[in-house]
Amino acid sequence: MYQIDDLTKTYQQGKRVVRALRGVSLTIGDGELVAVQGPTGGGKSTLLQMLGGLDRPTSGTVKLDGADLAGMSDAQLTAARAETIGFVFQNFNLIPTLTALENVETALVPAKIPRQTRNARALAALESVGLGDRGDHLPGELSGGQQQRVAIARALVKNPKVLLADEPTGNLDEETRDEIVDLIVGLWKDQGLTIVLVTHDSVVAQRTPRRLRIAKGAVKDLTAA
Ligand SMILES: Nc1ncnc2c1ncn2[C@@H]1O[C@H](COP(=O)(O)OP(=O)(O)OP(=O)(O)O)[C@@H](O)[C@H]1O
Repeated sequence: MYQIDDLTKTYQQGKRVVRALRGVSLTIGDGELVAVQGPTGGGKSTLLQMLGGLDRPTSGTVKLDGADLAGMSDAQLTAARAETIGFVFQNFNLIPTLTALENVETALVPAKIPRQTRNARALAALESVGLGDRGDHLPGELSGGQQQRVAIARALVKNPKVLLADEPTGNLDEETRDEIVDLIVGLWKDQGLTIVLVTHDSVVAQRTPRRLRIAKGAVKDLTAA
């Protein structure tokens, strides 16, 4: 589980100091599916980056199963990301020159998994997102929804404990959005993942049991009793 205490993140923009997170404290339990909503510039992506160890807080702690990401060395953070945390982004972030299968396999390279095992696991991951027959396609040959499925397979192939998704449906039409949300909710139910989903879209947020709103760097739990 995540235990976040008094987390702040400050950016310097020229002479201006931007306080993207202002003393956020939050607990996210194992196996929760949480949506993070809020106005543009409110701090949603910054919070997700802190949860994923993609950037370091200015102060405060981000503990994942008791280990503070903020206090880890770069090598420890890289290992945590390689093994424990999967990421999905709005723009899919696939490598255009690699096939779908190769894109998924890349997630297993840092964990030093042998090539043959990588291949079999990547294929199984593509099958789990309904793309078992598209492994040899390049991203440019796939629809937006299919590319996001490949990105989800790439995030899940390492069997992470946590899936962090930043506007995963932001570039998709409504029908495809609903398919991708169905897929994410289905994976959450089947695999017991902890999922944090940043979204502008209330339709997406309504599918999650817990909703947080972050505005001006402060978090409010919209589902708190
Ligand atoms: N790398 C950076 N350098 C400087 N300022 C940054 C950086 N990243 C974010 N910010 C600033 O921090 C604040 C919060 O940004 P953040 O991207 O977390 O908001 P957001 O809620 O995700 O917004 P959006 O919905 O537009 O993606 C904004 O004022 C933004 O300009």
